[in-house]
Amino acid sequence: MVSIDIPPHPWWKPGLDLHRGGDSYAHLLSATRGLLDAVAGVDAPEAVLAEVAGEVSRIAGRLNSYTTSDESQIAGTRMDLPGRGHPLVVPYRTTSWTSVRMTAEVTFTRIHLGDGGAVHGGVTALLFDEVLGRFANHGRQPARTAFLHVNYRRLVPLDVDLDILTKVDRAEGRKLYITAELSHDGTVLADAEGLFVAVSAQ
Ligand SMILES: CCCCCCCC(=O)SCCNC(=O)CCNC(=O)[C@H](O)C(C)(C)COP(=O)(O)OP(=O)(O)OC[C@H]1O[C@@H](n2cnc3c(N)ncnc32)[C@H](O)[C@@H]1OP(=O)(O)O
Repeated sequence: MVSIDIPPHPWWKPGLDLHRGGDSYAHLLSATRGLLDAVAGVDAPEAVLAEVAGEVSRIAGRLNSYTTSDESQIAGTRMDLPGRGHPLVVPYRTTSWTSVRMTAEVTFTRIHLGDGGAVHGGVTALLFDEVLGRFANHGRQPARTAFLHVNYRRLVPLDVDLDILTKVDRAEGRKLYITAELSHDGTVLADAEGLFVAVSAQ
């Protein structure tokens, strides 16, 4: 993985430690993603499922005793981890970043499967909103998605390294239009255009 210096999201308070949880949080996130893939693909005897369900509930209960406010949670703040270290965010890995262009890689896994061996269309849209939204908020006034248009050109495969190219298309006052392409070996699988409207920091 390429390691690059990515500035934090402007909404985050100065001084917020972006490496909270250390390697242990990275391992927890990786194990959690592994668990989701395992659940998505499982066909085990009921007794096994019951036993595992008990273990998972026990583990969730242990973490729940440490639940904090959304401003203080670790998830989403770990810019060094795939998908900002958030278990819901598709685990893309940023590879280059300027103020007008960003490249990233992503590998979808079993949890992202929709139908026909391909990635669920909503997951592709989630990836685009995340990548465009994060780019829209980098070094700029905080902005929210006003619209997101996704073109699904080809089925998106699992377990294959894919490329993401994101570019600022144009700015009109508070409005920022950003485009992105998801491709494999130069073939565009899906592309998107988003409008992001700058709002006051909250
Ligand atoms: C760390 C990375 C985090 C990643 C975050 C990812 C981003 C997200 O997912 S944000 C969550 C999803 N988005 C939302 O919940 C947004 C909900 N909507 C809103 O908050 C508001 O409607 C918001 C902010 C988009 C616009 O509101 P507001 O600031 O009042 O804009 P408003 O004054 O109505 O319009 C401003 C301009 O945008 C245009 N505009 C607004 N919405 C749209 C739209 N859907 N389509 C086209 N144009 C629009 C208006 O026409 C206007 O244009 P102009 O200046 O030329 O007249």
